[in-house]
Amino acid sequence: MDMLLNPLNRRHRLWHDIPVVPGAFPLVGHFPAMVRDLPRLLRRAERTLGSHFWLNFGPAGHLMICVDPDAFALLRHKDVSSALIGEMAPELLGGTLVAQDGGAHRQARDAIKAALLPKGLTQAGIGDLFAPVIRARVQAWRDRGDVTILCETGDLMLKLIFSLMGIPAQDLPGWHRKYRQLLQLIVAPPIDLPGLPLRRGRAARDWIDAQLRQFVRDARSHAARTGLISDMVSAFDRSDDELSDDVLVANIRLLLLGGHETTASTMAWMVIELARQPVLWDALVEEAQRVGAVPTRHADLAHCPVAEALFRETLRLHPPVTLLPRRTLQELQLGQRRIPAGTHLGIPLLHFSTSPLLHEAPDEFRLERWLQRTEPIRPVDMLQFGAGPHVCIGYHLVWLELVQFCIALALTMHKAGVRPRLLNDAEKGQRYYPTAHPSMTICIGFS
Ligand code: HEM
Repeated sequence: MDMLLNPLNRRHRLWHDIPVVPGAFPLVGHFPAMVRDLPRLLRRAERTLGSHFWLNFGPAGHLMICVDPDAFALLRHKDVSSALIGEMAPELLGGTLVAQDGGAHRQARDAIKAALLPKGLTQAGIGDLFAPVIRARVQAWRDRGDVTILCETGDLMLKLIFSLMGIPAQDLPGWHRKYRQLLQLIVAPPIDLPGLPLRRGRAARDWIDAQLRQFVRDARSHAARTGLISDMVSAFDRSDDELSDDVLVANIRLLLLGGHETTASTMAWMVIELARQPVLWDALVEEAQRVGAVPTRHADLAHCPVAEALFRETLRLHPPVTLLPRRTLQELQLGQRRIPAGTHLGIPLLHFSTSPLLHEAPDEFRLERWLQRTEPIRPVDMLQFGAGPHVCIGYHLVWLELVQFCIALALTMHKAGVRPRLLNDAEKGQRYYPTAHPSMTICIGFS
């Protein structure tokens, strides 16, 4: 099928001397084509217009995309700001650290990051907390025989994230409901009337924030709550400049959002790849049998190179975060061009992730890339997590939970004498924006 572009808008035009991709629709711009087939849209634009071009993000205006690898280096540039993220999604991300720069960003990030580093995760016993939840879920899949994979991984990830926050099991259904309503803020039209997504989403956000505020109070009064929140509250309270509870609450909500759909998509793709490539499954089963149990500490992950390679290669071919919005604060050089101050940029992580400049045979799924390498992982090898001051704060957590998941899946299914099988076409129905994921309808059988 051809891309969802407006056939009435074929005119080639320049804006600030840079070509605008034809085919935008009124109001929604290139969104339909970005959501349905961003990789093809980027490749076609590069082929026909060159390395720099504008995409129309509907109400958010135009963002300039540069597919020259120099654009990735901008993530570390001091004259490039993240504030545009908060302006594009004010209801969800306004006031959170992902949309801040400089001192304000550093202060909030410093207070949160320790809890999510290997030491903090191990001290809080996060691996021990997750292992039984993951095991129970894959055992249920084994008993059912087939599953709609993205629904299942989405649900499992929510459970893990809520348990990370120390939310008691009996409260989970209420949280699930409110969280789903919160997500409506991503697509809500700007009409604030009862019953419409904006009103419902805001109400859900207020509910979630009120609960988180209570968690923070409990943590301060040393109530029996476990989870990362206590560590974050103590770090916040120890920070040099006093940070308000509003900042803490907005950023805990950011952790819920940042760690859910991204990881659920990667987990679903892992199962799809294992189902369609029997040699991968055999290699994973061999490793799982050798280690014998689901790892629970970061130190154990070194014993699971196949699961780690699976995590890295799946992310490389299916990065969930596709474009990062930024704004230039000064005029600067980008590839062959000077870019004026105030330019809105979209840094195309998706494009770099499968670039032939960075990888041999970039479209092939090859575990050997990771298994045979001798040098340490460089920032460009994990570009799916961004780079520079905003590099993903959840990287070590994702690594732990995805390796735990792979090993639990292989042990459980192999013991039952079954393996994953793909029951429909994985190439259809993928989505690429706001985050990328496989089709909601893909089924995996275990037989
Ligand atoms: C496969 C899973 C994940 C991927 C691919 C991913 C990707 C990313 C990327 C690309 C960024 C950079 C954003 C930017 O520079 O504008 C980011 C930032 C962030 N991520 Fe993740 N993420 C994942 C999982 C998680 C998890 C599990 C958490 C937390 C529990 C998390 C929390 C965050 C936060 C808080 C930020 C903002 C950091 C900052 O602005 O300093 N992410 N992530």
